[in-house]
Amino acid sequence: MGERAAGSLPVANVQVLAEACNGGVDDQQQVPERYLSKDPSSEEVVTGGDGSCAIPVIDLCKLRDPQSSSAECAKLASACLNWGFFQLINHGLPEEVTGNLMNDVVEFFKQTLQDKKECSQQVGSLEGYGQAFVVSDDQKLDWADMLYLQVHPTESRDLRFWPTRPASFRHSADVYSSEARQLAYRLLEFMARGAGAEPASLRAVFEGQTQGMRVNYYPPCRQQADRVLGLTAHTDACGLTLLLQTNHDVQGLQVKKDGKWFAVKALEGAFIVNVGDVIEIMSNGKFKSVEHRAVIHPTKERISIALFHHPCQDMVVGPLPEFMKGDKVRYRSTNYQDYLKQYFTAKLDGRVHVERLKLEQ
Ligand SMILES: O=C(O)CCC(=O)C(=O)O
Ligand SMILES: [Fe+2]
Repeated sequence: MGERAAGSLPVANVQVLAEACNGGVDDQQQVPERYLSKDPSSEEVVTGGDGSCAIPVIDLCKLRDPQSSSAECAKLASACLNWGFFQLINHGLPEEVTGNLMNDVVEFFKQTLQDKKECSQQVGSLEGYGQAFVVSDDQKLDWADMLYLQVHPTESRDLRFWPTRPASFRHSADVYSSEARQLAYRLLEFMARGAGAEPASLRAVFEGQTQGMRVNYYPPCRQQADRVLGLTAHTDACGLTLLLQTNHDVQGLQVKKDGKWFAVKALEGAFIVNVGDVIEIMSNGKFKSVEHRAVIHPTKERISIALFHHPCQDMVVGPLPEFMKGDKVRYRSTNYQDYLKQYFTAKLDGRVHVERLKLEQ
């Protein structure tokens, strides 16, 4: 897929760097300048001290129950328009399926660097263990290591990058990918319904297509944690993302709304779901792909697992007639491969590409 073309320059392993920077006072290394952002206080952060989790909560049982389905679909469509994000409860995925993968992911990162490096990225590929999107020596860096794998279709898997330790990892990732994919398809149906479109309209675009899994490992950072970013602000290039985090009590994800950052409090056992650029475009702006980022905790690590659902690689991505019904066309159509190239170029310049595809109204 297009993302394979985007290789990354090798940079320091952040887990190792964090150990040196978080060490004893005498031998402590300073956090390198490349990890420090310029002005952390320039943007307001809403932390929700009232116990709210910031983004709307959607209940899959209510979506499925004929009694409550219409109202919950409307709530879902409103969450996708106003926040681009929601947490999904009662999603029906067995705890064993998510728990097994989470445990295996934790075990993977506990290994020595040498062992983890068996899955290292290779030149010209995004898959594997390392950091993504580093293209110049003066670029600011994220305080995270990641493991990116293409998990579906099965024949597209490049097992060179799939951990063999812990021994259960591959099986756990396989089962999780398949169960979560079915869940994503169901959600796409409910989202379409909520927007007044034919339920199959969105699902048909994504069913059977590429699914990528990125595991983000954010070590703690004792020094200047407020100036270090785990993941720079971005929108997701794909259609729909399902996100899990291993330690729900460590806050990290922040979502932008009305110019402010909202800190998301992950509900235990819930999925965090977000709209990607492709669905913003296909829904003709009825759903929004919203900027988000991950911040770092001073003393606790955090791990998240993002599953990205892409459309068919050779399709033209543009508003679907189902979502227009008398509305003006609000987005330019682009071939998906060209779209991805433009997305990565814009991302490296700190721009949100989907904004540039909006047509003047
Ligand atoms: O770690 C998180 O909470 C965010 C991850 C994310 O946005 C991504 O992987 O695209
Ligand atoms: Fe993301």
